[in-house]
Amino acid sequence: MTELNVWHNVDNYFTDKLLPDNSCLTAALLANKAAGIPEIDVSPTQGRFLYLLTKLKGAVNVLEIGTLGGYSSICLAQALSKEGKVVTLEINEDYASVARKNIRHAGLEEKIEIIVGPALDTLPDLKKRGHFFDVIFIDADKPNNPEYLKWAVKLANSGAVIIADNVVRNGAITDINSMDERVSGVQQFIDLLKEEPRIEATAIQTVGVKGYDGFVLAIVN
Ligand SMILES: C[S@@+](CC[C@H](N)C(=O)[O-])C[C@H]1O[C@@H](n2cnc3c(N)ncnc32)[C@H](O)[C@@H]1O
Repeated sequence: MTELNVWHNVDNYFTDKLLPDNSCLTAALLANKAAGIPEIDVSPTQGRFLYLLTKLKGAVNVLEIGTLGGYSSICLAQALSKEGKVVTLEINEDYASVARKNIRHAGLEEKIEIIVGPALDTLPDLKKRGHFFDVIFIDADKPNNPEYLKWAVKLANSGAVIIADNVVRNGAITDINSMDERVSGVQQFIDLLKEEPRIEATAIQTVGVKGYDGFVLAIVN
């Protein structure tokens, strides 16, 4: 068996054993595929990790940067208590429109607000509206990760959790000569995490149905 097959099989094993049937998420993936949306959402086990982390945190307000078809937005929102809300930012109106339908189908339209536009334009409005967040999931265009981190710190409640996906880039993260802006964006993001005095962080490498990658987990003190 190749490495990739092993990662797939083990991920599928844990999905089958540990994750409850979630018809809203299954329907969202089918709707995304039918709409031709790229299959770059988090995996089921990663979505469950986001759900558990949000629940562990007892989060009330969640910010997501990068909605796609709303798969991870639904995972985050399903972890919230009655008064909890997710604000999710998406640049692509077509993706946002599919996400809206998926969210409505999941019965979560009261809990998830999608804001359409480049996140660097919409983040300042959140500050103006006096929004602060307990969990912030950064999962959009990687070159902007350093700016997203600066906004995350500004918009974080004390003790907020930040999760940033795709920080390993199939191992390219250690290539200091990389010409790939997504890699250099994540490298600058990692440097900023280290410099920011309010932040304590780690990074965890992952394998699974999405291949070899990893995420940053941080808290803002
Ligand atoms: C990896 S996908 C998000 C996946 C989603 N979090 C999930 O797991 O279901 C990244 C998304 O970020 C969006 N995006 C890219 N650049 C953006 C920007 N500047 N502002 C807001 N969203 C952006 C893309 O259109 C895409 O939908």
